[in-house]
Amino acid sequence: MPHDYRSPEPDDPPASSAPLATAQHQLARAVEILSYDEGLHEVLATPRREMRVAVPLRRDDGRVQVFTGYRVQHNISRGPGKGGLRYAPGVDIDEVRALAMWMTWKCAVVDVPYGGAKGGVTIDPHAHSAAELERVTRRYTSEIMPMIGPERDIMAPDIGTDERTMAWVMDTYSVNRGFTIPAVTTGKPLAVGGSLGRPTATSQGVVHTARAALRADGVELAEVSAAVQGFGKVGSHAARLLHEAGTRVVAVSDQYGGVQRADGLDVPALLEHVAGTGTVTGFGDADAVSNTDLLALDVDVLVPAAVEGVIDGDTAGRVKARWVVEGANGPTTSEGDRVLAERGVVVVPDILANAGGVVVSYFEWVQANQAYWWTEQEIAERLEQRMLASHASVSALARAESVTLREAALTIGVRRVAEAHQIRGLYP
Ligand SMILES: NC(=O)C1=CN([C@@H]2O[C@H](COP(=O)(O)OP(=O)(O)OC[C@H]3O[C@@H](n4cnc5c(N)ncnc54)[C@H](OP(=O)(O)O)[C@@H]3O)[C@@H](O)[C@H]2O)C=CC1
Ligand SMILES: O=C(O)CCC(=O)C(=O)O
Repeated sequence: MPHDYRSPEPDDPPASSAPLATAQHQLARAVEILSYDEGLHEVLATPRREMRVAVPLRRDDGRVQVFTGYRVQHNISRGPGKGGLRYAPGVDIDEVRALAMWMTWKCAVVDVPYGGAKGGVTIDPHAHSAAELERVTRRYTSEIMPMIGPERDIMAPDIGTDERTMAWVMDTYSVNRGFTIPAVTTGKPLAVGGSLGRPTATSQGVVHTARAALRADGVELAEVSAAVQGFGKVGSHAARLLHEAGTRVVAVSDQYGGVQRADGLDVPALLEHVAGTGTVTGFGDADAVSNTDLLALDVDVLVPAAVEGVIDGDTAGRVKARWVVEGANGPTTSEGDRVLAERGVVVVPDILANAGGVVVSYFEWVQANQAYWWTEQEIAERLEQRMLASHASVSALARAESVTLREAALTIGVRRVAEAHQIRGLYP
């Protein structure tokens, strides 16, 4: 009996707040809005290909440990799989399935010619040396070789991985094939075919969509305060760009906790502190705040940019922000979403708000395939144009159909993927 990936109850939030339950519930709601039948629902819900691999590692001290890695291609009807690679202790197959499904709708919402994929290794990157992480990355890449490639499935950084990881993946793949193939990963260093603008693209997209959402209510970024949860690749640049836009950034956090200052943090000084200590905690001239309390601060804009499921039903009841702009994937559970909507909080959903990363990844892949690189200005302009156009279509649909921005974004994404299935004839 095959596993059923559908969520049966589009109207009621699922009992589980796990990422896959949230992703399945969101799909079920879009299927309901689009009046699709059960067969098409099943096609859209079911991951196309999955691989689970053992990743043995010889530690620096000579011991051997075996980790588990995954790659899931949720849907490849619109093009090759696309999505990040996550290194975190909590990675499991269901989390990777959820993240891959969100990639499918995200790529369709911003209309890049990709399907959705995601990978992960169940490992704490903080507990390993760079040499160990390189060996893990090379072994993981070798194991999933049959699934990846510039025309099959293209990786990018996610939690716990970075541009160096992407260089190792690219090198391992290229060495196995016998020549250099930069387009197998995106988010690479510039020296090996990366793109200008990719390191800040996700955060830039968050700021573009935040600005657009506020302007819809006649408000400017320079008039508001914000709190940002997560201070990694997405959160740190989001805080900096918001600060540069004149927003009073009053709190930020990482996995060790957060810092807050009511009249605004000195974000450039905070970035220097983090470069020196590896954490936002202990930053002078600011008070400590926990990750949970940060979500309930009296701010205008909340940017969750860390992990899934942090805004559940309880937390959502305590959110004071008027806008939640989802830098992270799946930060809001279905119950959290229901509570926020009931309370009139505008949620700019992950598959739109954080899509700037995959947009510039697409630009990087196009540049690598053509071996011709664009200027920073060209990339910045094309990113802004695509983010604003995508935001405009999502908000127009939300207004026309009286649905939330998330429901509108999912409807657009799911419809584009379903159309590809129908036109290709994969679905009768
Ligand atoms: N990188 C990208 O281009 C994109 C990323 N995303 C999503 O954005 C989110 C962040 O990714 P990214 O910035 O790349 O990852 P990073 O690994 O660079 O940063 C993650 C940040 O979250 C913090 N963190 C980890 N666990 C927790 C926790 N339990 N509570 C609070 N903070 C925590 C980390 O703290 P510490 O530094 O202390 O470990 C770090 O500051 C993820 O949901 C990812 O899927 C979405 C689109 C694109
Ligand atoms: O840049 C990419 O290809 C994908 C980044 C990613 O993993 C995401 O958007 O969640």
